[in-house]
Amino acid sequence: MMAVVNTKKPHNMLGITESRASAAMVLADLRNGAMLDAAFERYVAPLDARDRRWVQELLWGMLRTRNRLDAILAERVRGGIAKIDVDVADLLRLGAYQLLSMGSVPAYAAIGQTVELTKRRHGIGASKLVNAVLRRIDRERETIEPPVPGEPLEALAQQYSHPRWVISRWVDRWGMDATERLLAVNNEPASITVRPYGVDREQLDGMLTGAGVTTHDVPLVPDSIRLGPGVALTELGAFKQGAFFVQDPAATLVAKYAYVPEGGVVVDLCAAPGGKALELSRRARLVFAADAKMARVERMLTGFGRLDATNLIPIVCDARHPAIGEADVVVIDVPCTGTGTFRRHPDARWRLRVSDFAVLPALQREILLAAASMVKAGGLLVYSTCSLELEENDDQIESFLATHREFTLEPPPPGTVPEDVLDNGLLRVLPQQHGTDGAFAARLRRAV
Ligand SMILES: C[S@@+](CC[C@H](N)C(=O)[O-])C[C@H]1O[C@@H](n2cnc3c(N)ncnc32)[C@H](O)[C@@H]1O
Repeated sequence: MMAVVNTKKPHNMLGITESRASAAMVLADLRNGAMLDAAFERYVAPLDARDRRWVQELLWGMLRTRNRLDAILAERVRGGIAKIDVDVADLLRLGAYQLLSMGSVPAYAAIGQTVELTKRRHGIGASKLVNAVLRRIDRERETIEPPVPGEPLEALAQQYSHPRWVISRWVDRWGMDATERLLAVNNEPASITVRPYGVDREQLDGMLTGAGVTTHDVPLVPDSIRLGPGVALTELGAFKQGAFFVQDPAATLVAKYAYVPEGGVVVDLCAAPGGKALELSRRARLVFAADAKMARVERMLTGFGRLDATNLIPIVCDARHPAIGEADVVVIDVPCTGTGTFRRHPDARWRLRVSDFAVLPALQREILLAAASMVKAGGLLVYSTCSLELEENDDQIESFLATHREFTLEPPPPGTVPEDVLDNGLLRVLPQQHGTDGAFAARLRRAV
């Protein structure tokens, strides 16, 4: 049966929920360049756990289906969605997503609250437009599917809500089928995988299942544990006791692939929020965990404190000019486009610009050259990204090795990581193949 809109309810009786108001503020911050996680923390963290989950479902879901929503809205906004104020367009997307994809939200609330929110942010004129468009969507929900574009890449862009130009790059590289698998994986909710710390895997599994958490094996990283859905992580006793930290298998594989010498001293020049540094600290005697951003170093310090980790030293330092002497092992998990982590960060696909494929590789190269100059004779340099793009991965390593003959690619001993994630000595983890985040790494040895 179709949902009925309660048109009798006077608008001034309808208080706008804080959840919806904060979702709108998060989107305004995203348009100004903020990251989704940071904006979410700013506006949504003060809400209670249930509301936080609700706003997360709304924002993550809307961003993962934005192109489809826009196609639906385009047919119902006179003059097209590009013609209206960008904030009003986002409010329409939020309202449409609630109406079409959030079964728990009654239509009258999705419409009435979005209209009120629009009135508050933009006045009565804009709110009338939003009211008319959302009511029409509600009336036409049975026949709402927008026509599929004839051009194949446009069709994928609409179906999976990714920018067409990004899809086009991936199709050139992997073909249609693998690209479609990647697009589908990017729209699946990412599961949470944890790493035991100070306890072994079985002990942690016992603590988690004892607290009612469903746990699963992680085939690529057998000493990790994947958690079932809906876990309030920070409420768990095992979290408060510092018995685990969260890390996707792809990131763990980078640290395992690095295979730092037992008892060695490691400098991790792009360390925050610190997951890989922690993983490296299992084999290393000491890890200097450096990052250029003070706020991120502080966050890393808090994380290490919760775990009571004692062999890591957080420092603030710019990797382009590291004020640290020579080291046996230097790890650089450089800033990148993060195209391997789109399922975790549904805002990232919309933030990506063609120019990023010039700007970020230039920064990565600068960091790579500075890091290389720190590596002692016979030492190791480990370069990694969470990007899938050649410009940030293979191209960087090829051009570096061509000009630095003293370095050679040296994969870790056989069995350190599954064969399946090795590609001619490089580490390559692909979401469409491995079902995890994407990652790339190169382990380079400096001649004695
Ligand atoms: C991909 S993240 C690192 C993730 C981290 N290795 C982990 O596993 O948790 C890249 C980091 O590089 C830092 N960064 C960016 N530019 C930098 C620079 N010039 N020097 C040092 N760190 C930098 C960013 O602040 C960010 O924390």
